[in-house]
Amino acid sequence: MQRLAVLSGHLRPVSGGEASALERQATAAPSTLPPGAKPKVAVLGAGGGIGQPLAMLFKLHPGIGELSLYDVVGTAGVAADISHIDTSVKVSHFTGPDKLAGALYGCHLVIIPAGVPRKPGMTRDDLFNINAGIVKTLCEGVAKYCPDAWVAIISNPVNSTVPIAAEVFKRAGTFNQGKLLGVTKLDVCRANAFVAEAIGVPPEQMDVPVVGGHAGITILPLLSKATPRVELSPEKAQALTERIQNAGTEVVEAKAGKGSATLSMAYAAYKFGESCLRAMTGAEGVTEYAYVASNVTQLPYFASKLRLGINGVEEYYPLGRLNELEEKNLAALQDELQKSIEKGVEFARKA
Ligand SMILES: NC(=O)C1=CN([C@@H]2O[C@H](COP(=O)(O)OP(=O)(O)OC[C@H]3O[C@@H](n4cnc5c(N)ncnc54)[C@H](O)[C@@H]3O)[C@@H](O)[C@H]2O)C=CC1
Ligand SMILES: O=C([O-])CC(=O)C(=O)O
Repeated sequence: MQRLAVLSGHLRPVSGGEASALERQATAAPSTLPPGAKPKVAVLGAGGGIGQPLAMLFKLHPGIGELSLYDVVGTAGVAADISHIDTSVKVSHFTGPDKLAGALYGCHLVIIPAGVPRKPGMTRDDLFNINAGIVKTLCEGVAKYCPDAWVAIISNPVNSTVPIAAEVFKRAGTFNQGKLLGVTKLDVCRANAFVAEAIGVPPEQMDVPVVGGHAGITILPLLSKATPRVELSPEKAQALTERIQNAGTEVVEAKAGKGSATLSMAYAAYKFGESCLRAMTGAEGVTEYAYVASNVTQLPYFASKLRLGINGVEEYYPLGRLNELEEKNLAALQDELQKSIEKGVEFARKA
């Protein structure tokens, strides 16, 4: 088919212009993977601090068929650059809203780091006014052009942008609870790194559950459930918890006005994307932490341990028994997380 030949069959980066005739007629392509086929992955916000290194990491992934780079600026340069890496992943690039259809057509996994990052003194919620609209518009495109795709949202405030995406998909009739995932993997990476450092084990061996949300006190590491087992006084556990909760701010302050975590976030998004790709191509026993629509607590969205399968989340693990400190911190996050969820839902319903 001509459309597929151009959008998916090229051997070099195609420009949005080349695809534009097709985009005018683009409708949703079936995004169920035939056995043995390699997924198409889109990065929306590919010109940015996270998008660029994430695009490079995906270009190295042998399981990806096509990598579609979308942004409102700068995708041609990123695509030209990474397309010189001698791996088989095809790279295509699309710039500007009228090219969104081409970027999304036939995608199996859409990762969204589009939007503005924090500067020192800001909270993630301070990004809401700009990023809420960006995520909403991009998800409207997903609903139209690749409604079956898995969608991983990085753009902050994640506690609100995931509910916004869900409302967009519900309105479009394409909502699939198991395929909409807020990326909280960086919190898990940080918890592993900090706890490993504190107890003197290699970070690669550390496994610290982090649940809740992705902002300040809503980030809840469950240190009592770490493996290997960690013996910490309540004071030390609280100090480590606070470091994990404030880790994003630590980077924002160190970058002193030049943005927030980009390289560690690209790594975390790559590892998370890798898990999604493994699960959607049939691997069993894939587990990840992500912020999703959930019944694990009374909050309608919550990050927790999930088992991923071919159709998205297949199992939501219960939190299990928490210690006194974790119970206290879980109680403390409820109000803020609930308000952030409501803010997102209200925005999407009004807009
Ligand atoms: N979930 C998490 O753990 C983390 C989330 N973040 C969030 O990720 C987002 C991106 O951060 P950075 O890459 O550092 O920012 P950045 O400013 O370097 O890049 C953002 C990119 O988004 C693009 N963009 C803006 N509007 C767009 C639109 N309508 N459509 C497509 N692309 C658009 C920009 O042109 C830019 O290239 C921020 O909201 C940040 O807070 C950052 C780190 C960790
Ligand atoms: O702190 C920020 O603004 C970016 C972010 O979400 C993180 O690094 O965890």
